[in-house]
Amino acid sequence: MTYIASISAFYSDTCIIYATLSLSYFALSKNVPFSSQSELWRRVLFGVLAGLVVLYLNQDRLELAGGVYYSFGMIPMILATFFGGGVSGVVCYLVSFFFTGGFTLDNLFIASIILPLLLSAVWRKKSHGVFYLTIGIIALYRIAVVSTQVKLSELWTDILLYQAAAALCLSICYHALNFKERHMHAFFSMRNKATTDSLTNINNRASVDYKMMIQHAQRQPCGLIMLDLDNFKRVNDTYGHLAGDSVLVSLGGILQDSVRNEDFVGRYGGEEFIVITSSYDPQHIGAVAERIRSKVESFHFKTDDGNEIRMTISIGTSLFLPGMAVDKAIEITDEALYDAKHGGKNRVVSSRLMQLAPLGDSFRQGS
Ligand SMILES: Nc1nc2c(ncn2[C@@H]2O[C@H](COP(=O)(O)OP(=O)(O)OP(=O)(O)O)[C@@H](O)[C@H]2O)c(=O)[nH]1
Repeated sequence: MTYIASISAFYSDTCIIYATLSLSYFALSKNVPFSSQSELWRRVLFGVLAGLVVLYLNQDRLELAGGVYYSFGMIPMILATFFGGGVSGVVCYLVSFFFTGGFTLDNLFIASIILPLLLSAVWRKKSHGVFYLTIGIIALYRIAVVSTQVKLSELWTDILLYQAAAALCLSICYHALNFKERHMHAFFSMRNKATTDSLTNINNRASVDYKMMIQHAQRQPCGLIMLDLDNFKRVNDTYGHLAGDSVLVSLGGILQDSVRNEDFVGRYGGEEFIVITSSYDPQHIGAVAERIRSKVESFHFKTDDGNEIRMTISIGTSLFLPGMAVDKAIEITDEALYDAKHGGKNRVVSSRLMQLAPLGDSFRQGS
């Protein structure tokens, strides 16, 4: 009677649960690790995928008494709740509910287990202690309910074996997913540190170089805007280095607010910044540069000690066209910035390359 007596069923069920949830967790972790805070659609999708695993596991379920089953189906529901939060848990349960006959005795019994998990928001206090307490209570509750339906004395080996196997499977999957979660967090945090400027929280120089390398490899034209604060040394000398730092942080925010989502903002070094626009239309690039210049000019930079500083910025604009060397494209943009500085500062100067913008399309068509 005990399907679980078969080691291969236990092994394959554990593998299916872990493989599905682990792959889903990995695929749903884009830029930030998947969690109960992720976008709603990600949590719903995690719940749906966990629900499909429940349906698969139900093939092996074991009927103990009229309408009460034992199966590994609870395991993905518990894991979905622990790793994706309440929404994933509810969705997982609903998928199973709708595809296994709705208000059946078994589904109501499962609801009585899942509901306390949801009400206690178990995913918020996720720890090994909470996890083992949860599965301990669930196991005792199941045995108590089942004992009202069947003669425990006849089936106790089956029930104990099942409970032990389910707890083992749940523990293996929980620890494996936990391990993955920890590594994902470490990976994203290291990637963030490696690509983000620690002061301004925008892309750092390494990210700028990488972005340009990608543009080059994909033969993708783009607009380049090089920006340098005017007389920044004076801010440091007058108000101190910390005040200078807070000006740089505010400038990072202004740049980010002035561009489209698909554009790229980075700190090129010191008080020099770069914007890489996906559009290589000179008019668009000029408008973005002018918008930034005028925002900086009218912005009231505030320091921690309450000083208000007014700044201006000089800007050079140019293009990256497919086939160009990245260094050359940056050098030409820098020359335009140099001209803006030497032309009196607080201005936008375009490089001579801007006239070649129409070539962007033909280069791409030829690529
Ligand atoms: N507070 C602060 N200052 C920095 C940072 N990085 C570079 N600087 C300072 O930026 C200043 C740049 O000075 P300069 O190259 O003479 O430029 P400037 O004073 O802006 O003059 P122009 O560019 O000609 O307008 C130097 O004083 C650097 O110490 C930083 O991360 N924080």
